[in-house]
Amino acid sequence: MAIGFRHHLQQQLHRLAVNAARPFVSWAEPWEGVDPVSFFMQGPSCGFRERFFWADRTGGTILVGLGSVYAIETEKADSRFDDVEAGRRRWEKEMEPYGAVDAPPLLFGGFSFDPYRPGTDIWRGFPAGKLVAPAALLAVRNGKTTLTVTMPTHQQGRDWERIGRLLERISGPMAAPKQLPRLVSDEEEEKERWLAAVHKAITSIRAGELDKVVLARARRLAFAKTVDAAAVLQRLREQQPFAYIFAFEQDGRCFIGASPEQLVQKEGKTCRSVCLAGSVRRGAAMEEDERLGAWLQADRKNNEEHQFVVQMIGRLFSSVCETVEMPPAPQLLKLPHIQHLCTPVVGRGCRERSVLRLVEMMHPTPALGGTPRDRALEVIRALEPLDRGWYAAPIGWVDGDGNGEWAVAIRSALLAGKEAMLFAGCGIVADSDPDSEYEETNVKMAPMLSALGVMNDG
Ligand SMILES: C=C(O[C@H]1C=CC=C(C(=O)O)[C@@H]1O)C(=O)O
Ligand SMILES: [Mg+2]
Repeated sequence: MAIGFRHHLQQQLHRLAVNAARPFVSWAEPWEGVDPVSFFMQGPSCGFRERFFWADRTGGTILVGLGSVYAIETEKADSRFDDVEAGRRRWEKEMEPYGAVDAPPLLFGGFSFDPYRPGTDIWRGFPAGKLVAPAALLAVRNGKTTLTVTMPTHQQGRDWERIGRLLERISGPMAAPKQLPRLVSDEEEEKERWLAAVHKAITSIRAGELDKVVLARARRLAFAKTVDAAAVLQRLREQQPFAYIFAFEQDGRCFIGASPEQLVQKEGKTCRSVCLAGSVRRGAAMEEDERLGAWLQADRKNNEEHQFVVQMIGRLFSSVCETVEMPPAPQLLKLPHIQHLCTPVVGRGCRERSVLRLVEMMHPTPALGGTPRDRALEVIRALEPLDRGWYAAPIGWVDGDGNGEWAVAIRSALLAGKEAMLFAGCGIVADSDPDSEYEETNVKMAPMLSALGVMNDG
């Protein structure tokens, strides 16, 4: 079957390439029975240096990309969203899609949290803004799986060889992801220093300098062997069923996570977002869990933290949409380790053509930066010694029409060889207590610790 399929694909692409008027062609073909994580796993052994994984909150849309046939990268802090949007528009014009119409080619992308802050070496390969069109895209939508292969029309040799290898391997017996290695060291920023930063932030807020700021911390784990991103991905999929599962890998460095937070989705003229801020842990038994949930819904400090996000996203959607709907009070979102206050927002009659414009306007929301935004960013630069890189920043995809979905890359880790750097932050407001905020960041690191096999929470 693989040889027949491969031959068929090659013929289609060759025929299109010969007649194409544009520099890129793609061909999409139904391809059932392929597991998305197995597809992801094949990347390096087939010679692909880039891998992407995206599963939405429902698991209804899963997108896996291998290789890069077209990439837009920018380090320009002032124009990064314009640069990336210009690259997307160029892509739209240079690309001729053929085959199954419900599986158009798309671009995976990500941004850094704060492009004005000098980056450190750990985030090498993760610039201020990046979009990539993969050579091979596996898309699962509404229960149907499609493979889309994208090629430059002038030279198809190298990528074609890799795709040939991929088709061969994926139809053979599948190897399981590697075992997770043993933890050998675990370092974090000194707790006292972090608590002092939170304390300073509270003092500034009480003095009226700003309303809210999100402060984060990191934890660096070292393992006995290289951490296999596919194994972590597999575990995240099993353990975090209601999260966006994402991975963005280049040259062996993989930014991976399970984020509950949608930044923005655009589908035609409808756009959606979810305000997520205000947190408490899950209870061990149902009674305790319900008590904690009820406490969260009534708690003044958490509601204040949440309302800054609701106000900002509500205002922003109102400025670009004809109508905006949101429930009058926050709901509870219960995840395996944590529960959050959550307000979904729907905007209709959206006037923006590209989801990237919405990403630009929304980042960072007060759930990741603070209020007012610019003042909060200054406070983060002054009080947080960390290089956030792509943590707490937009990650997602966009298609040629400007539709797409983006999450906020939290509950995440950067995997680099034998090391994993984990990140978590929390919203500081006037009534915050530094010790409780510290505890909250521990709860937020639990999903990644568990996926890495470091924390056993059965
Ligand atoms: C910044 C993070 O979470 C944000 C999202 C939801 C709830 C939050 C909170 O309650 O503080 C944070 O604003 C993180 O997980 O690293
Ligand atoms: Mg909080």
